[in-house]
Amino acid sequence: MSRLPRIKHVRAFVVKNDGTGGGADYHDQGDGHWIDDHIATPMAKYPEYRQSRRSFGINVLGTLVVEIEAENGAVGFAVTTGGEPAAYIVEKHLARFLEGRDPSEVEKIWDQMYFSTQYYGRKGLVVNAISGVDLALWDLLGRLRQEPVFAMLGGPVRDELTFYATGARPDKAKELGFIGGKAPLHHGPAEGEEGLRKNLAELEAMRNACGDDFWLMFDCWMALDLNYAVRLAHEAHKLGLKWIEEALSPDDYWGYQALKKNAPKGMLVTTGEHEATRWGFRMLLEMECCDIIQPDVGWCGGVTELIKISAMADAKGVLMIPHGSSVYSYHFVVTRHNSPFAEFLMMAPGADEVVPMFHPQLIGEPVPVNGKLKVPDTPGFGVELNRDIALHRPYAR
Ligand SMILES: C[C@H](O)[C@H](O)[C@@H](O)[C@@H](O)C(=O)O
Ligand SMILES: [Mg+2]
Repeated sequence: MSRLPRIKHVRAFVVKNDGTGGGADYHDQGDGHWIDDHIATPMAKYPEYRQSRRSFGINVLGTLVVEIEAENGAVGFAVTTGGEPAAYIVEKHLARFLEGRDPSEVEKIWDQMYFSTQYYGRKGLVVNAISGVDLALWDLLGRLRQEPVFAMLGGPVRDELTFYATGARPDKAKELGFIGGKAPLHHGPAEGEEGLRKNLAELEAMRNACGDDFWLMFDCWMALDLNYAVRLAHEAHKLGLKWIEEALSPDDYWGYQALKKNAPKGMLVTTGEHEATRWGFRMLLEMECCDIIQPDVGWCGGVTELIKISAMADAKGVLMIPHGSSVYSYHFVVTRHNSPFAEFLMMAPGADEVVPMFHPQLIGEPVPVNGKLKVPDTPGFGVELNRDIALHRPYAR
């Protein structure tokens, strides 16, 4: 048995965003932000939902903040996407597997959280809630042991992280020192050949602005069908597209298998951030759906699950490059050989300057400088919760 103080309280908060953006539900931005400007989605077949992802509710959940307090007063916390429904799951269901327990029992706690909710969870919101609790638990462990999370994961395999940037301005990403720029795809199949031409014209303009060697990628956010994705990949290959991301529905493992087989030689296929747990990623890996998996550590099951997911990918020679999730992925990426670079999401409205991804929620949130970042050697994930933000505990016990 460990000598650590027991867990005393688990608390779940939401952040009352006023729609002007910020926080772990990073799609919850105000008007004019690049991240909500005519981005292709599965809903774009409905013209009324084509211009703005907020129009169909991409920001409906909001941020979930999980706090875990130990008997000695130490508090670990984490933020992720989940809002009030996730707070309900944490307080009404998951907390019972932590309160009174030894915080070092991350495996047993994760197993009980997952299998007790399996009948209504398995992916999406419930695994977001489990992830938020798991991340807060790792943060608490780091504070109790006075160790950064990366030290508890086996230690760094490199001195610093190298980033590509996601945003509408890959040309600015190049100026800011990133190794590549991943742009949102703006037009889906519903906009026909004209939309496809517009996508390729945008890529050609980016290629002309960035030169031949700068990585350029398309993030297709589940918007395409297989035929469109294959055609786009082959045309974009002529412009040096490095990878085509999340072209299909996360459930279409067969489609991804076909896309990977029919993609141009030399182009990478990735499957995005909406898969969860070791079982979901096992399916992607065993069906040979992709060259890179991209779990979001705040959505896939947390650190405890990402250890398993990453090891499976490593064994198959597949890169594991987590979806942008600030410090929560940085502490993992720096410890893994099959995570040679990381994603940084440009949250400035014009995608033209580096600002903290989860601003204003995390005090001390580090950002890349010239596309690189040395993960701070501070306990837990190395950040503090900004207690000036409007926190609300809807299901206080
Ligand atoms: C830019 C994409 O549409 C998403 O908003 C982005 O969050 C995600 O897909 C990513 O890979 O960063
Ligand atoms: Mg993506």
